[in-house]
Amino acid sequence: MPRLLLVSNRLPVTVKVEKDSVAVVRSAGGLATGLRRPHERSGGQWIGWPGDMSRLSESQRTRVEEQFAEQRYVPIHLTASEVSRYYEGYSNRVLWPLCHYMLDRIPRQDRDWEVYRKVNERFADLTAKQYQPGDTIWVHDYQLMLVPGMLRERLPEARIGYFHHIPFPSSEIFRTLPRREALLKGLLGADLIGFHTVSYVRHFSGSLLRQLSLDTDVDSIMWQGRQVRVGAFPMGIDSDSFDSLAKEVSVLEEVASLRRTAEGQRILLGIDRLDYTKGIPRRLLAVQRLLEREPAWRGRLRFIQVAVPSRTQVEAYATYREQVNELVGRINGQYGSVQNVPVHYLYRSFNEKQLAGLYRAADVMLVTPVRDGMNLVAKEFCASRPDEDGVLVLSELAGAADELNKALTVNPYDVESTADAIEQALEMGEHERRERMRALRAQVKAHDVHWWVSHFLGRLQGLPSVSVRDVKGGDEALEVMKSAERLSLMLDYDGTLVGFAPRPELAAPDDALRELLAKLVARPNTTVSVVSGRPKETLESWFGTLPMGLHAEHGLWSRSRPGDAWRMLDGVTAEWKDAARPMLDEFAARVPGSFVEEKSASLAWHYRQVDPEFGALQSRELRLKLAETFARRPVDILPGDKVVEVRPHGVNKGRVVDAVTRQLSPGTLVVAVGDDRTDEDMFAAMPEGGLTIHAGNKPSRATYRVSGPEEVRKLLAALVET
Ligand SMILES: O=P(O)(O)OC[C@H]1O[C@H](O[C@H]2O[C@H](CO)[C@@H](O)[C@H](O)[C@H]2O)[C@H](O)[C@@H](O)[C@@H]1O
Ligand SMILES: O=c1ccn([C@@H]2O[C@H](COP(=O)(O)OP(=O)(O)O)[C@@H](O)[C@H]2O)c(=O)[nH]1
Ligand SMILES: [Mg+2]
Repeated sequence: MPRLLLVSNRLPVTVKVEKDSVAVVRSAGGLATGLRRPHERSGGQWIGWPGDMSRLSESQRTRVEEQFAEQRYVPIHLTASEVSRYYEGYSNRVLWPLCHYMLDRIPRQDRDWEVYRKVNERFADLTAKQYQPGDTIWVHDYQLMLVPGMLRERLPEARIGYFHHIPFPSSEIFRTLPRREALLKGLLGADLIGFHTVSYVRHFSGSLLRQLSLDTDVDSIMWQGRQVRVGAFPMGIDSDSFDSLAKEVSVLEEVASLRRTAEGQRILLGIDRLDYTKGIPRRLLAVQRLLEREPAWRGRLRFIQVAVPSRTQVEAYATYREQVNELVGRINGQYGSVQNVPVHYLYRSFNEKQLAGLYRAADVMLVTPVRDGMNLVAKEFCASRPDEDGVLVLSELAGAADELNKALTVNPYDVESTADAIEQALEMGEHERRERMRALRAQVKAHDVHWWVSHFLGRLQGLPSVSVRDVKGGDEALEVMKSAERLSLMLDYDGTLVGFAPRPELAAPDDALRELLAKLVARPNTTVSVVSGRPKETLESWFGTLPMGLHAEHGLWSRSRPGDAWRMLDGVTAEWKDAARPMLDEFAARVPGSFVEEKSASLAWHYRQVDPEFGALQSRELRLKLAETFARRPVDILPGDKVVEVRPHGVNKGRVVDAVTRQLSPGTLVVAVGDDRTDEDMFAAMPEGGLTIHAGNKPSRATYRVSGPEEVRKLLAALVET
């Protein structure tokens, strides 16, 4: 097993100072439990924040640090201001509400970003310092979204995983964040990015497309010459441990005592951190509504709500607490009696054993967050029911709902139907309860936290190793080109020599490009060809006077020198065009912002100005339709950069390579530069020893990669300088 470097905001232990004594307390919770064993077995390090150690005496600190070293914990100490700005500020005032769809809660001023970035940098530095070749790094959660990217800069060949424990919101939400690009790029430093559900994966891919124009191919994204994988890895709990706790004699005694005090009543249970995502007020309202509309239940329900104090320094949590207090008071005031109150509200935390007792005593468990990445409480409840009884009412907006489909699912915003579901749960017959609970338990047991860890790490460690050496950059290409005796350059136009513009006619060459090309053709022993999908009229008007080869419509038309006539490839038919045009026109009419470009023997449907996610969807649809309709016709359908091209079969840029190289003297280095799918034909047709450069971030067979037109121009400029 490779060494694991675990990186999380908190270490799995916290230093607690009470008067004169210091305790290092093990954190409960799924993450700490699940990762403890792999951490021990792999002999690696765990990097994280141990809590505030500033009040420790010299000798106390030494002792604690010795303990850490023994357990291979690497503490990262945060100052009070870092805690308030990195943790409470950016992480919990910005990213937390954002990922939970609560834009109103985000402060208007973006004050804490810089500190968030700096603390992320400290985590990355410390991790890089611990790193040994062959290690696997696993970074956790939204407090550290920049760390994978920062690590990639420091350790280009490391194997890096990242897991996002909270929801990843729809791209419509994520786009509102001023730092959206930086955060996405931060995550893309990883080799594998994990989420709890497929919806979060989809949302993340949507944001990559919208914000960075990156396409996700099933589960992989090309980024800076590397393949980044994404996937859904629903987190589990230590189900065996809850199962055995729930069978312990002392726990069963506690259960019996709880039930005795609730004699004649049914127990409803809620267990949450006191967090505005947990839907506690609406849950209380649902219970209230049930009591209001069904007088028969009055006096017969005991709703135990545990609310664990959390993030108390963040104002929104204090306000929320008030709101919950008030509601509890109102309901108890209205439906309580001298003997009894319906809501037993406990603002404190319990240990796992106590929780197991509560879970096992409950008739109905209410897990109704208004958003939740996963929600482990729902799973712990099931694991704690070896008696196969108890009903789970579960919000459909919790990640857990994807797996726990035998729960009674509710829309937590719909108070009335939540009340219905509670009633249904209370009235459910024993047989149905048992059947549902059995299925829920099987699911929770089969996908426990150990499964989760090995599933994620198995995927990460099974990926082909990142051999960054295979991906060479512009500087390396330049060296090879400079040392060649003779050069033949084949240059694509859009996306390669110039960046994309909203419409084709707006991407005309600028003066700098003209100058550069003029110098290039004047370079000794150098020939240049522009190989483009553009119509010949366009190329002629832009470059007609330059002594270079021009190849239009992917090589259908060619012209060698200024003044030469344009020649068309033989045997090409475009009689299918009349049948294809109405289909493209229909899409242009239906998808606002898109349009059709007509060339002599091809058609292109452009969607650069369309909403990126909708555009991608419609382009797939169009390609499918075209493929179906023209299955037996001599037509190729090509996805380009925000364009679907329909062109005659047999015409492709590879043929230009053949034609050009046939005329070269031996020993000429052939170089092809391009950015999209149509340029891959050029790369595939290269003669032996040819040099291929991809401009951009798409999957490519090219040996060299540069980021885009700007770098292409820099490379060509360097070539003429020598
Ligand atoms: O082979 P290329 O030289 O790269 O040409 C490919 C297509 O380029 C043009 O469209 C692209 O560039 C436009 C201007 O920036 C942009 O508006 C459009 O979204 C891009 O797809 C051209 O219009 C097509 O005919 C070419 O096939
Ligand atoms: O008094 C409590 C209440 C909850 N928990 C634990 O806190 C975790 C809550 O995880 P969940 O995914 O439900 O919500 P989160 O707090 O991560 O949003 C669960 O493992 C609970 O067992 C706890 O240790 N003591
Ligand atoms: Mg191009």
